[in-house]
Amino acid sequence: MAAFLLRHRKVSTLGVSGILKADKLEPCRLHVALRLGALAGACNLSREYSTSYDNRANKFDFLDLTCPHAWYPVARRKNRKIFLHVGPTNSGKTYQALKQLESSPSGVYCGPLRLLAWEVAKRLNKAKVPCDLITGQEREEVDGAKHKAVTVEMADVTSSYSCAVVDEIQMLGCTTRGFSFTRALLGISADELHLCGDPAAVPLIQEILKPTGDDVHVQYYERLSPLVPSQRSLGSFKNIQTGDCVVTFSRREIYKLKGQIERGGKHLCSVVYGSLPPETRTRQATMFNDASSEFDVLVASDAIGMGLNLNISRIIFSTMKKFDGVEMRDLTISEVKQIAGRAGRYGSDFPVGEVTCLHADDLPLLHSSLKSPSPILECAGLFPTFDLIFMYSRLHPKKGLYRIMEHFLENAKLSENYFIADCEEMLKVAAVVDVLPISLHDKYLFIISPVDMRNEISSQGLTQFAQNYAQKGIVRLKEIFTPGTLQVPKTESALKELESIHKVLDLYVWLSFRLEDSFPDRELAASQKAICGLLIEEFLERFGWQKQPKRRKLPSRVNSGFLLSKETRQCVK
Ligand SMILES: Nc1ncnc2c1ncn2[C@@H]1O[C@H](COP(=O)(O)OP(=O)(O)OP(=O)(O)O)[C@@H](O)[C@H]1O
Ligand SMILES: [Mg+2]
Repeated sequence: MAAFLLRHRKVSTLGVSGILKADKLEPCRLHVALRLGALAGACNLSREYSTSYDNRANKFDFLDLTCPHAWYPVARRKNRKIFLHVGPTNSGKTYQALKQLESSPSGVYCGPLRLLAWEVAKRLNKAKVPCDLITGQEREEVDGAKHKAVTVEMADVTSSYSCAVVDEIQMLGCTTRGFSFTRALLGISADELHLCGDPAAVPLIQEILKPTGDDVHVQYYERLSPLVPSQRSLGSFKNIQTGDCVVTFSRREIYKLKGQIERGGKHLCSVVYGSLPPETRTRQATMFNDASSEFDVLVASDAIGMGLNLNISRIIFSTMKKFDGVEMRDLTISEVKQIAGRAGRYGSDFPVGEVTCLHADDLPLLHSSLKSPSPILECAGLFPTFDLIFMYSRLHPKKGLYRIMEHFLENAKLSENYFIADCEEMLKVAAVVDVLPISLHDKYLFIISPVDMRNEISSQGLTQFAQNYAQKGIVRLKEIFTPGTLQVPKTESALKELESIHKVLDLYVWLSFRLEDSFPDRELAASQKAICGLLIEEFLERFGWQKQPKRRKLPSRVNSGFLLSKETRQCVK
């Protein structure tokens, strides 16, 4: 069912680990020469400038990233009051920070997930505080809004606000996305900056903020409702009850468990996992939260682990191991706490949360993890701005972006509080776009786009978009996305493909916000995305992997207006 025509060479795999997802280029490329002076401060550079650009560039050490706080002159002009709201899950950290945001004349909320940004925009607008929603793929502007809810990659470090909130700040230690949290922490210009998260991040944040001169206040929170680790394992799915959430870490397991539970005949399961379209995840969560819906049990991955308020009575770990891309490993203390913390949310139908495992063997790890503090964070992620990469590239004009980045990343100088972001995915994209006749800026844009290069359809979509952009300067969706009949998936692989197609359409929308003239079919892409979401939901509501007694015929609305072309059908086979 792959609806994308694939006319490109196979994407090479490179031996660097990790992924990079950022959304925004720092404004700069037209003003590079003018900004060398500002960067001198940022890079600990010699101030003996000569007149020509290249001579000047030669004197700078663009590899010196030891003073990242100096990359953000707008924030450095302010004496920010920083409030660190730290404590366990479900302790009201985000709630208190949002109260401050709501009562401020202007502000921004930066969250780690689109779902959280949506939730905050909805909440503020409901409270009659007009609030824009800005994520990589959405711009919903509200008349008169002085507030914004954004995904952290979209945080604007050139505007000033009265109040800003960065949620789940402990993510600054994440190998792949951490640098966006560091950027928000150092770069947001606000009178008050509220940071919410795990106490494990406090010493590092205090250390990082020392050179900024900001005032830092730490406020500790206690859990608002009890979380009780059970002494007994679940044992069998016969013991599943309404309000239970079973946690596992692969799509295949999620559907297997959904099937097993539903075959018991007493419960229907909503599912939430990372590669479901965000809209679908929200609707699945809403259905589970709604006491009048038949879907009273949730089967989910760790995608539920951050900030979401779900009506969960008991978390059941079906496993305490997870494949992390390289190996199967035990869940970390922070992961266990974060996931377990979803049970018994304050204000939900279940005033006391319970947590257990499917298998008795896993109970000791569960209990010890819940008792231990999360390990203190040592370092925050960092990644060079486009400015630095661009100027560094001027010193090596014959090298492509891949080589420039590789060299940059290997040789960058960092202080002990930072690590350089893991960017395997970004380098894979650099290898693809380097052969195309496009500017460094455009290449950089493609490498920071939200493509999943481990997903074949998604990586092929990106390649096709980049090639068409390079050849024609305009990318019409219909040339790439073959009009066809998308169907309700009937198999695991069909579902996976539909999820991948959704990702490619999402990528088109992302590019359309940055290269508006060259990607003119945003509306079409958005409507196709919506259709993918509906078909996936239809599958989730009516089918499972396992044989079920009450099978219904395929619904007639599978004809979404798309006819798969011969080529595409061949492609699929
Ligand atoms: N003072 C309060 N009055 C009413 N509701 C509250 C209050 N504090 C928190 N809540 C509610 O309790 C729930 C948990 O709060 P919140 O999401 O702020 O916790 P958190 O500490 O940020 O959790 P997490 O670490 O999981 O993100 C939310 O539904 C929130 O609206
Ligand atoms: Mg929170």
